[in-house]
Amino acid sequence: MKQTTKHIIKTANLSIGYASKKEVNTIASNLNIELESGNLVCLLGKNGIGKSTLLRTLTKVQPVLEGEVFINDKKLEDLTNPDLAKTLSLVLTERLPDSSLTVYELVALGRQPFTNWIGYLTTNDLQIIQASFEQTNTQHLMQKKCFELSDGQLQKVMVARALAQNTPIIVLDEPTAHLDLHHTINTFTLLKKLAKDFNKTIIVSTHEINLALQIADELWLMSPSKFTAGKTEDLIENNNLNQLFDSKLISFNKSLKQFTINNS
Ligand SMILES: Nc1ncnc2c1ncn2[C@@H]1O[C@H](COP(=O)(O)OP(=O)(O)OP(=O)(O)O)[C@@H](O)[C@H]1O
Repeated sequence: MKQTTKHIIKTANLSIGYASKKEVNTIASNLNIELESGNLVCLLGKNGIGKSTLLRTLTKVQPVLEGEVFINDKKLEDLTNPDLAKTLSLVLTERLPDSSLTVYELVALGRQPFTNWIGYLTTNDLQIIQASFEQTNTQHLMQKKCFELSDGQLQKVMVARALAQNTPIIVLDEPTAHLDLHHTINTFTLLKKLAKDFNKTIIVSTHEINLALQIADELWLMSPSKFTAGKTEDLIENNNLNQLFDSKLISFNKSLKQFTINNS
């Protein structure tokens, strides 16, 4: 019997972008993505190419322009918000409105899709919250108010909140933009471990290209002319990375597996 591959995320002729009454601004079209669970995917592309737009579309934060998104073979548009909250968690770049919530309360809110209507936390919920703090090394921030956090601390706490949601899919938009090298590597290592050990599907947009090349199972490369998805080693082998930047300044060095500055 023919074995069919089950894709946790799939798109069919997806177009993403922005529609107003006056005009439609298509950012990318004809995206046919097929992703199996348990992979860490890094989404790469230059500023303004459409990474956030793609992540927001895949997670129903903004509508598709055309085509379909399927999560576990179900149409994204048919998933209710409670269903979606049990399936995927999202770490976006927008700063929270100043809130007097404590960090503990913010992370505990990640359990909301699973708690009853009064938000009663079970022993299991409390254990998951505790583990989320430990995995992100943010225990020392628990009692702080959210508005007291630095940008980098807040980013780590938002990852903890996503972990507390404990969903099979985690989508993160530039989660390390404010982190130093040590915390950036910590975060990527944690994401890799979650994919490998817990079969989570993790999609991260990032400008940390050299790190992504070392750690990602798959890359999604966005450039004005095309979208390329594939296994990291295959894309390196096929020189696909050069599509990212139309630049005389840098080029991808296949043997070093990184971008290097061109000699003038
Ligand atoms: N709310 C919006 N309405 C209209 N256009 C938008 C909106 N948000 C973003 N855009 C446009 O969509 C394009 C893609 O933006 P997007 O934020 O997805 O890029 P990005 O790859 O995430 O960029 P960066 O790496 O700089 O964060 C840009 O041209 C941007 O100006």
